[in-house]
Amino acid sequence: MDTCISIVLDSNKILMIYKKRGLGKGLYNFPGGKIKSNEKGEECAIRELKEETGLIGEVAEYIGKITFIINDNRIEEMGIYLIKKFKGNIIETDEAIPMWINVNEIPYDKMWEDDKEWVPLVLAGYKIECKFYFSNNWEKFIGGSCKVI
Ligand SMILES: Nc1nc2c([nH]c(=O)n2[C@H]2C[C@H](O)[C@@H](COP(=O)(O)OP(=O)(O)OP(=O)(O)O)O2)c(=O)[nH]1
Repeated sequence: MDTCISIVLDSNKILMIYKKRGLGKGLYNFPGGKIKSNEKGEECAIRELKEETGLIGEVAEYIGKITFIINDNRIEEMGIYLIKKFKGNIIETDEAIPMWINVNEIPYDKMWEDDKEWVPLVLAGYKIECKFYFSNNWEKFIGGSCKVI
């Protein structure tokens, strides 16, 4: 696994970030980032959550993965982790503006294009494995699919 993403739920709200810099700048996403060497995906999910939003996650559960194929030759695997227990309050950082969004109001038109394919499955409680294709170094979304595991 190369990157992690944290799906943080608090009843009907989901934690999102507006990314101020780095990959996905200007898009809304969920907290996440690169998994460090010697780090487990679950640990990455909790560390990135703290770094990008200030929240302290208590338990992160693996709920699936996405394989991105970029430019037909680079593969990046992103583990998806569900966090329902956490402490603290959200705070803006240099990297991101965190916000709680109603699950019915997720701004899919301002997010990575693949997200509308897989986020609803996760919100419905499924564990998933997806494969998505991008070209132009992440600029163009080609397509892909998910299976429930
Ligand atoms: N929702 C969603 N997230 C994605 C997609 N592609 C993709 O890399 N991500 C996630 C994985 C990571 O959590 C995050 C990129 O994190 P990153 O850490 O590499 O980006 P960065 O440039 O901010 O790097 P860093 O300075 O934090 O290390 O975006 C996508 O298509 N959809």
